Amino acid sequence: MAIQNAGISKDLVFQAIIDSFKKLNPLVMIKNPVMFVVEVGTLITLILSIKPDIFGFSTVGRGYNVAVFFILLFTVLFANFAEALAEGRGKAQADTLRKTKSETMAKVRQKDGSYKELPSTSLRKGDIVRVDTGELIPSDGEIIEGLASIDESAITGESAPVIKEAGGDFSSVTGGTRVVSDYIIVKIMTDPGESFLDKMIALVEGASRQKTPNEIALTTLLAVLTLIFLFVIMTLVPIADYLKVRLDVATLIALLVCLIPTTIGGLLSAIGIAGMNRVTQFNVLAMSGKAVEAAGDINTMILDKTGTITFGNRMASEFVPVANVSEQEVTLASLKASVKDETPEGRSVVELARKQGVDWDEKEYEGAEIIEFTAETRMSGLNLSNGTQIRKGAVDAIKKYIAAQGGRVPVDLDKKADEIAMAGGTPLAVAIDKTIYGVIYLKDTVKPGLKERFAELRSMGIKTIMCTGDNPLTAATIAAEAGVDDFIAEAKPEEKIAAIKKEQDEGKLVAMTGDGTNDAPALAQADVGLAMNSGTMAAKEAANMIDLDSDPTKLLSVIAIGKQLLITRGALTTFSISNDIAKYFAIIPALFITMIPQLQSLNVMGLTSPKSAILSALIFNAIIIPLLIPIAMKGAKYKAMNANKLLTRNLLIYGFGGVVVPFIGIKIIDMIVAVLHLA
Ligand SMILES: Nc1ncnc2c1ncn2[C@@H]1O[C@H](COP(=O)(O)OP(=O)(O)OP(=O)(O)O)[C@@H](O)[C@H]1O
Ligand SMILES: [K+]
Ligand SMILES: [Mg+2]
Repeated sequence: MAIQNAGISKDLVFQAIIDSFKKLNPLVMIKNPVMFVVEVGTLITLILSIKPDIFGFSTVGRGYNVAVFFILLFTVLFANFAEALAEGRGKAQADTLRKTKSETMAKVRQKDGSYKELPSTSLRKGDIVRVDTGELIPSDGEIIEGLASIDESAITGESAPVIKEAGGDFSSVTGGTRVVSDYIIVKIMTDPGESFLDKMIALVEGASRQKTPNEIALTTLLAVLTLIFLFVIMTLVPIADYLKVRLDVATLIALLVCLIPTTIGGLLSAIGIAGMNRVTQFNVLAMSGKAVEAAGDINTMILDKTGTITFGNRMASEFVPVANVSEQEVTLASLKASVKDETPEGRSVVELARKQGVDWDEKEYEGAEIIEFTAETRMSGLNLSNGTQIRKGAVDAIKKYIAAQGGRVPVDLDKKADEIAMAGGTPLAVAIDKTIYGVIYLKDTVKPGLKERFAELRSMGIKTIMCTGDNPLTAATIAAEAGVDDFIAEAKPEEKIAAIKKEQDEGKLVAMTGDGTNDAPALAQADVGLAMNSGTMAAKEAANMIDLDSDPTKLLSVIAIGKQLLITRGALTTFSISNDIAKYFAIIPALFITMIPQLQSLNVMGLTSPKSAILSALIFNAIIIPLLIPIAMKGAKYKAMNANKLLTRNLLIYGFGGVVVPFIGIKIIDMIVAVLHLA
């Protein structure tokens, strides 16, 4: 894989330590309100360490202030470290990609038709370049002429070359990949800095990472909690005064920091970044964290057939005549309908016909009007200069066309077409003027291993629907073979969108996977749009995720990561808040016990001294952050199970654990502090 799991190396840790200090910049810290408050507290205790009585007479002395200062500083640094470590992994991946993006030269077509060598950085949208065997493709584009095998390992990590050709759904090429045989003429589709590789680098580097709506909501909630606790702490001052308990500023700050949700505040962005990293490690590029989170809640998955469920290299395998047409005649008619069809299907027809010894004199189609295939008409062909109209296309489309011409449909057409469709193939009817000659059998293969994975989706409560432009019989056969729950046939692009909207209107979150230009609008409409890397530029532009391995079931992994991301965030928030409650019970009795002996009943922990209680709680509060980094990075344990069960389970583990763990932790730290006579 190109985007390797960079792991956690020594260099990475070292760099993250340096970055933790750089992130102390208050302008950076302010984005995380909880940790910003801790940083302000750190500064105040620094001042107190230098001048202990700056806020009036101090009972605690310099040593205590210095201790609080250092613990607070480490609290902030630990939080920064978590984020820096998560970011660092992405940076390491980006560096690997940058090596791929070496300076290349491009042969750019000039106005006079000649080619001139120019640096690839000067390429603009619309430029035409020629790429020969052994050369790197200088930027992203569509092949407009030729066919070549291309080594895409720099991007996908897959070493077997792929065939790319003009026309159809396999015409897009990516900058940084290499032509290994033949040559191609490519129309550049992106301006500098906007290429796939540029985007990929920005993505894994986290440069374009934006907080998701979920994250923003949680950050706001944490900020509000912080404000509330700030208020609570301030009200302690008059209470303490009344009780004649002297509360030093350092103690108040320590108490505040213990109570505000620093654990989740410190780990929140690391959780998000790590989630995105995990997606990338599955060779999926996610354009937004929002899409990954949405994947965690998907109810319905819509897939297109050709190129997504099947490999999509539909090849003509047989010419089947109808009525009293001979095999020779149908073959010639098919060839005539395809000589100018630049789609892979069209070219495979020409190839097969010629292999069977049938050819057509080029003079006969000089000056003909080319009728290109569209997903709307589902037909293609030629209008010859002598008025002859040649067509091939989806059987129902040709039948309608013939009826409009006043022709008759041969009685055995449906039977012949259905035989092909029931075998999972795509039948294309061929007609010249008013006569239907027969059907072309286009063969395609279902990608292996889909059935098991769709079953897995079903067990998670996710419905799979195949949505295809192909006829109902072929669709039914392929749907059964792949094991999807439902299918929609003869779907034009707008019907693919309608299918998604219908589910969305029922309040469902919809994922769509597709590869073709006819899938692009639907990919954009879906909550999660996953494009196959083998697909067209249009599809990849419209999607918010791209699977570099072109495996439609990869969505399963993304769904798991999305769910895990949401669960991890929820679990650590629960842990963080219940933790803070435990700390409250450790500190408050210790503070007031001398004045209110009745508090003894609350003093379940029996800590050595008030000072030791506060320092121990504060130390625990700091070290819990690095201790939880592994969970933040790897994600909380996730098993495919009912959402409610999962919630109950996590509340038990993280809520209960969050209360118990600090009691034990603080007690142990207090014992160590006492033994070392630190307080
Ligand atoms: N080159 C072509 N010339 C004529 N007809 C074609 C050609 N290619 C495909 N067709 C017909 O048009 C139909 C619709 O094609 P379209 O690309 O919209 O969908 P599809 O590729 O079959 O399915 P999916 O939407 O699952 O990818 C095909 O099922 C086929 O019958
Ligand atoms: K805290
Ligand atoms: Mg398709």
